[in-house]
Amino acid sequence: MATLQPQHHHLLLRHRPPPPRLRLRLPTRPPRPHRLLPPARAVSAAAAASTAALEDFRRWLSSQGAVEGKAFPAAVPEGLGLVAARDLPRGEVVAEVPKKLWMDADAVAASDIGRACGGGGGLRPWVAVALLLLREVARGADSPWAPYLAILPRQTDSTIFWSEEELLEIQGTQLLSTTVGVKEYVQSEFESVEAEIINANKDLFPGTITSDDFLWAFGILRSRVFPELRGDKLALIPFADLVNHSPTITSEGSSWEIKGKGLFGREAMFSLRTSVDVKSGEQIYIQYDLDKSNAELALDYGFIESNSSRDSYTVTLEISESDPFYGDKLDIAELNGLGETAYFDIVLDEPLPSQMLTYLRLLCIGGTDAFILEALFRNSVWGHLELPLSPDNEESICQVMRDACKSALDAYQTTIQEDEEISQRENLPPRLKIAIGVRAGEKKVLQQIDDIFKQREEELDGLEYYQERRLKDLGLVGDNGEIIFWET
Ligand SMILES: C[S@@+](CC[C@H](N)C(=O)[O-])C[C@H]1O[C@@H](n2cnc3c(N)ncnc32)[C@H](O)[C@@H]1O
Repeated sequence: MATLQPQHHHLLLRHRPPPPRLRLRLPTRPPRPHRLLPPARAVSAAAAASTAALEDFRRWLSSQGAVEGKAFPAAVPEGLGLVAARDLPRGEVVAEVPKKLWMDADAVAASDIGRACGGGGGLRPWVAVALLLLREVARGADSPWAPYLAILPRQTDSTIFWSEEELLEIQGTQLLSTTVGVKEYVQSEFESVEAEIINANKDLFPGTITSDDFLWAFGILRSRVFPELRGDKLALIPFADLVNHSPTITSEGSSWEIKGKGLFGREAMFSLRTSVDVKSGEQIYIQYDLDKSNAELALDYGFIESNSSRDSYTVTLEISESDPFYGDKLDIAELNGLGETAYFDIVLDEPLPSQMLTYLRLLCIGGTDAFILEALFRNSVWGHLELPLSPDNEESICQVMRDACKSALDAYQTTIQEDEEISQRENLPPRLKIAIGVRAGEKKVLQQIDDIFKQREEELDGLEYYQERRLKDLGLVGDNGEIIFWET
């Protein structure tokens, strides 16, 4: 009937992909052998791109017409970032990057990869750009993007790069199942691409490309592509992609635009603006995405925020195929824009999503309430279910949700209180901080859901149900529940 599933692959994969500061590798973790990738930095300030590589990159930017006068790339606590070269007012353009520097579908089409696979159009856009990235890395100094590739991080703190030991810290979380799901998806894409493209074009990929290399490319795209540049528009924009995220920037508007395409033949230009005033020498930040939960931030970028509105839990509800009223329930759900399975993202300190109780009531209909599923009510049933149907039905939804919360909470290895104690310790590795933040956040939301339904259980006797509302509508019961006789 109703299940709280600790996973949400569906949501994740449907979602856009895009990483941290002082991303220090955990001291316990020996670096994996990596055959293809260059000795670029492993996302940590300590391993930030060498001064020489950064200088090279800056020279490359100027020689290629990227406007670098107002902001320059520099080592910052988040790895690399953009620093203001002078005082910049809000709205000022801080970086302009001509299209010829982008790694996008057009660059794929114009490359060896494009030639080898019919323009690259048959590939998923992210797979095509990932292959271009790997091919250009394989070309070493011959690649036109070599100075850019040399400053890319080897890893971020995204959970896709965590060791098994590190992943143990998020046991029981939705983030773990999502991470595993994403890695499986990337692995399966790798296997097809390896068979169909890499092995068939050994001249383009003379060295070995491993699934770790492919995962690296996926992680780079996921952490660096501007969220709106999805699908066919997916593009790595060197220089602009050095901008880091700040939780203090809360403006919704986009901090970038694409200018100039087709205007008097002028080449398209990616233009990044600062959304706040920045003083000379300070770092320029943007808001990556106000809608992402901490689990999504951890998966995409490898950092989280302390803000409670980022703590969320996705409840998955399902109409069971073994339900005797399966067909009717499914029909009603579909008529109202939902399906056999429905996902509800619950955010800490926020009310339950509006349709969740309605859907839950539908799932829990049985016994004498089943009359409401009859065809006669098909157009009005959803409206009826927006309010309590019967004491039995309302009690069932509370039980279902409380049982599900209990079993989800039992799957975590620590309690919220234990997490809070651990998080007070000094010098916690960044990945452990992420793990604690996400698992504590999920548990708080589950606790909140349980509290909501516990309170509801206590109020069952005082609620007004369908039959009572119906009698009132017919004028047979007064507002205080008294029976109205014809003779009075
Ligand atoms: C678009 S890139 C920005 C450039 C990146 N700092 C670098 O060194 O290449 C996104 C990555 O930067 C890091 N990052 C950005 N904002 C951060 C923040 N507020 N805290 C920690 N890391 C951040 C994360 O590693 C993230 O995956």
